Amino acid sequence: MKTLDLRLISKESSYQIVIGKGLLSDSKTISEVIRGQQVFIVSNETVAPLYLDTLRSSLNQYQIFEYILPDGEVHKSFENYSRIINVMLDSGLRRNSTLIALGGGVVGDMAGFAAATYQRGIDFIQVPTTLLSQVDSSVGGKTAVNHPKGKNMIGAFHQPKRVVTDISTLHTLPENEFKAGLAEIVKVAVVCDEDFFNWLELNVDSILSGEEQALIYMINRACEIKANVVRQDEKEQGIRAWLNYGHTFGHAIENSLGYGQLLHGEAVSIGMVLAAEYASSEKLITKSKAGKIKQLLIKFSLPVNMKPFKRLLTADGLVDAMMMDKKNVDQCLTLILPKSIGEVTINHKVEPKSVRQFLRQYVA
Ligand SMILES: NC(=O)c1ccc[n+]([C@@H]2O[C@H](COP(=O)([O-])OP(=O)(O)OC[C@H]3O[C@@H](n4cnc5c(N)ncnc54)[C@H](O)[C@@H]3O)[C@@H](O)[C@H]2O)c1
Ligand SMILES: O=C(O)C(=O)C[C@@H](O)[C@H](O)[C@H](O)COP(=O)(O)O
Ligand SMILES: [Zn+2]
Repeated sequence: MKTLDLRLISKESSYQIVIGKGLLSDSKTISEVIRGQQVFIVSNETVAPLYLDTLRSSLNQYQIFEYILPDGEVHKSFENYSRIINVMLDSGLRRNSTLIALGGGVVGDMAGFAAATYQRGIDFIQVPTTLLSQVDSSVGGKTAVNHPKGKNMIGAFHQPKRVVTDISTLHTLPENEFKAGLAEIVKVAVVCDEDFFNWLELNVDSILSGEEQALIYMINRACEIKANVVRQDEKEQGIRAWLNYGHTFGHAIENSLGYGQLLHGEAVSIGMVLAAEYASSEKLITKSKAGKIKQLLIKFSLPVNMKPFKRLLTADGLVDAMMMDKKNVDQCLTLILPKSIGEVTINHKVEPKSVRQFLRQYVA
């Protein structure tokens, strides 16, 4: 078992990320941070049949309430958020109740937002069950639901009381979902840690074959890197935007295709390649380094271009969607652009017309 401390400015908001095998049945790790008697578990129709009984058995000293969401990005909506709140009210949850999010990033983001807003905020614990949620979405306190006009448009920063990552849950995760999680791992390596990038390149086979030691090292290192960025900039006033590398293009692709048509990690993979190619066209990064990023994503069998969706996307449509991005300032686009492997820059002054022109080499 490994434990990381995410130390934020406010000691009260700081928390531990606990990573290990069989933690769903480790009553102590979870209950240590539960204050009251009532626990509200939010999961979805795929994850609940696999893991809810185990989690429930570990918490038999509490009064348990549950809500099971339909599965899929398309359900990460204000309507479902509202349904969660209704059930919380009907269950009579108090301010000292604890919400537990059991599932991937969709459950974590949506349940986290319910916890952030129910009676102005109650405690919550992240129990992530996808690789993506274990290395990214469960850490850092970004919670949100999507709006038809843009990803994560309605949300709040609300840190969990603990992240409990049981890597045994990865055994049931479909392969394409596992690979989508690898995209966010490549992201943190490109953003902050060239050595980790090199390690990923050298360990592609052990990672893809699910070798336990490789997985534990990889999940732990990705969380460490993310925690280190969040510690310095909890609410994305500055360097936290690095973690958005690939997301300006990626979120626009997800939104333009319709939520759930492409997995988040897959869209981010394409987005990272586009941002690297844009950076290379602006002479910020060498072609060969931008190529290395793309090659690693290809080794993880992630999509790296928009060819399969060529007829569904246009440069105008994508730029319109990018103009909705939360990082933008005034009438310009903000892009996170790699300068090297392990170093990115935040450019707040990207002209939409230059991105439109850049995109026209790929889509109409
Ligand atoms: N808050 C953040 O910082 C942050 C970071 C990255 C991504 N996100 C958000 O996270 C979401 C993507 O998360 P995701 O990739 O985990 O997708 P997801 O939550 O949709 O889960 C992927 C699929 O795997 C299934 N599943 C989950 N755990 C499983 C298991 N152990 N075994 C079998 N099936 C399992 C789910 O039911 C779903 O079908 C997006 O909405 C994205 O915007 C948020
Ligand atoms: O934690 C962060 O900060 C991130 O940007 C992580 C991203 O991987 C994640 O997809 C996040 O939800 C995107 O945030 P948004 O602010 O662009 O909606
Ligand atoms: Zn992401």
